[in-house]
Amino acid sequence: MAEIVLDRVSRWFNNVVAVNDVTMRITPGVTGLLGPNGAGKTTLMAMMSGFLAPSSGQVLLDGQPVWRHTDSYRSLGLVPEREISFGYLTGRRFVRANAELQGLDDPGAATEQALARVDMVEPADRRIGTYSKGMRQRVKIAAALVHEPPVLLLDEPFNGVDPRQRLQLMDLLREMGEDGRTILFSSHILEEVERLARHIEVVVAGRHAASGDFSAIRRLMTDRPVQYFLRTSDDRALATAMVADPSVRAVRFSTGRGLDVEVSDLGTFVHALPVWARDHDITLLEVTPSDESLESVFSYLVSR
Ligand SMILES: Nc1ncnc2c1ncn2[C@@H]1O[C@H](COP(=O)(O)OP(=O)(O)OP(=O)(O)O)[C@@H](O)[C@H]1O
Repeated sequence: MAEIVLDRVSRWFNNVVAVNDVTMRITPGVTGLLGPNGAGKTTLMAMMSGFLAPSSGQVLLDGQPVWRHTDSYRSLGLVPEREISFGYLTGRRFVRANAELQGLDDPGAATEQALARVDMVEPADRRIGTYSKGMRQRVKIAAALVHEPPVLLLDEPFNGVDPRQRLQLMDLLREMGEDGRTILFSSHILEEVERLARHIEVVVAGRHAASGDFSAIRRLMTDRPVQYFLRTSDDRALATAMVADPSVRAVRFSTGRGLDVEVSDLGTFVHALPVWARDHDITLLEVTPSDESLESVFSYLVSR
């Protein structure tokens, strides 16, 4: 059972702060590292896998610093986001090269085992350049798993993978998590993380913004103020009814027609809205959340 601890880790590149004072603990099972593009996920993973030194703070694997501690490479597997540049190699050759680099006693047997684990035995003698995106991802996972590391780090593993292969990959990662491995995968898609991760760490603009299981993260996101656009048969009458209620923070007449409403208590608002409409004989023509983007959720988490 392996555990990664980040202790006040920062990393800057000249004047760009990519990771800012992050403290977190990654334990066995599947953890999702969620954050928008540019949040620092790749930089965090590069530091966790020993490819990049923290500018300050420490990354520890089972109590040992990862940086310049070559033994830790035996316990880590990294599946990077970038594509394999050796498209001319067969899948089998690529995985075997990794087995040899790890100095395994029987690289041939380890290669076959890793290929079987990701269900890539049959196409293993084809060149990687001929593989689909999902197959390339699986071969990268086989290469990262060939030395049976207890920790597997995957950077955006589902990007560009078709839905069927995505489900297969999710099943594979879930199984590995249930086997007691420490699996961390990054994503900028909340639904992806919700489906797979037992635990979620959220990073935004280099900072650690939230941590918890998916219902805790969902709750943080639904408790925030939300914006709605409403179109009704009588905007002015509805606006009057709404501003009197504490669940509504602000109402603005939209340019053209309609109302922009800032709601501070969504639970109360969704129940009250149809009642106001009925009591004032107003027809609701459109009710649309206008800031459901993940970006707005993230900026809320950071500004708390
Ligand atoms: N080698 C580098 N030199 C300069 N700036 C860098 C370098 N690597 C990362 N950055 C910057 O650090 C910030 C975090 O980048 P990072 O790639 O870690 O984010 P990310 O969350 O993985 O995003 P994405 O999903 O888009 O890759 C960005 O502003 C990026 O431009």
